[in-house]
Amino acid sequence: MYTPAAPVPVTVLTGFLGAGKTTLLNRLLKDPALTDTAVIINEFGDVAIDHLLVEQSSDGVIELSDGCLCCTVRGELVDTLADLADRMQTGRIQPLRRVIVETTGLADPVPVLQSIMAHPAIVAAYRLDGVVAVVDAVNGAATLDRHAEAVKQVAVADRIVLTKTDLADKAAVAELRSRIAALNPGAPVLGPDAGPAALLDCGLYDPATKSVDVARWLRDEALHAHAHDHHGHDHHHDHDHGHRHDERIRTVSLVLDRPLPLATVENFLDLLRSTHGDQLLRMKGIIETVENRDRPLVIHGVQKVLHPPVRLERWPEGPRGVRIVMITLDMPQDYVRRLFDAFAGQPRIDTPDRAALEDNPLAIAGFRG
Ligand SMILES: Nc1nc2c(ncn2[C@@H]2O[C@H](COP(=O)(O)OP(=O)(O)OP(=O)(O)O)[C@@H](O)[C@H]2O)c(=O)[nH]1
Repeated sequence: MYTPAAPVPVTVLTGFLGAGKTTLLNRLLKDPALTDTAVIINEFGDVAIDHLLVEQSSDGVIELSDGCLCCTVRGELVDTLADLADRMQTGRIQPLRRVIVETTGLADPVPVLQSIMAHPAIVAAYRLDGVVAVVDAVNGAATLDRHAEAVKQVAVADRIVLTKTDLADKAAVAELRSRIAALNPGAPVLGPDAGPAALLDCGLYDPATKSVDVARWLRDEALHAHAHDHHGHDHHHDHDHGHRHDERIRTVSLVLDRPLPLATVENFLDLLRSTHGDQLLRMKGIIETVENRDRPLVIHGVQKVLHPPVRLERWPEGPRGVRIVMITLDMPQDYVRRLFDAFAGQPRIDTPDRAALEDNPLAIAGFRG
């Protein structure tokens, strides 16, 4: 195992679905302080999109493809970090100044921290520098009410970045700040413009300075890891994940290998939002539209909010067409896929055709901008 003169600092970037992690990362990566930084992205869902949205040369972005939140991700993360250390040692890559691990929005960050702090293959070459948790000022309070993972993300953080304060009510922001302070009194709460100086170099991660609960989670995690080793499971077995996955949450990946008319996309999203907005935790997509095939449309939705879509200047490498990932809560199984199929003109036998579904007078603000 490669042991550099000084272990490479690892920053874990966490935060609930759509909170603004990738946006923050893109801004940070433009700063000279982040040259020679490797970015590891943990994807949720089986269609890779996140890495396309990180505006860095693809060389520096490593994607962990499987969104299993428990042992698979941990195994892959460890393998990836060990492989990077090996490549530094053999001179195949320049020494890294830093690694940033962006967790999926649904992830309980504790297993990730546990791996970085405790895995023998990792501790020699890396040190956990800190955990940055992004909290969305619009949805943050509701998210903390509903999702234990979000509470953990805030509780384990060294720095908290409050995003979307431009969209939120001042009183609600103040209330959210005090809630965050109660969960994690030690972590500074910064605004969406926080730079590398404020966010990085937090010092060696020390669970002892966190709340009592955090120390307990980390201890529980050590027991969990031990139990796995003891039983000799591999990373792809199908054991009971119920303690970690929320069974009510599903990922739906929609893929089409041809462009769609903008109006079709708009009507599909609008109908979905107006009928099942509450159940739509997160939506993200890159779309080839008939009207402008060279400039992909990127859509982001977070709970009820659909952000004004943006057009990228050009396509990233890889296939075109339509790729949308949705993370849903309590959504009837297959509903989203059937609706999409109907709009995309490939209805199943018992699905109404698109003409009927498109009879929808609502319009999404900013969609045609
Ligand atoms: N108005 C406003 N929008 C923001 C801010 N930060 C992020 N957004 C928008 O929020 C949406 C989601 O941002 P992302 O950076 O993709 O969020 P994420 O946390 O990486 O999302 P996941 O990877 O799905 O968990 C995008 O449309 C961003 O442009 C902010 O401070 N203000």
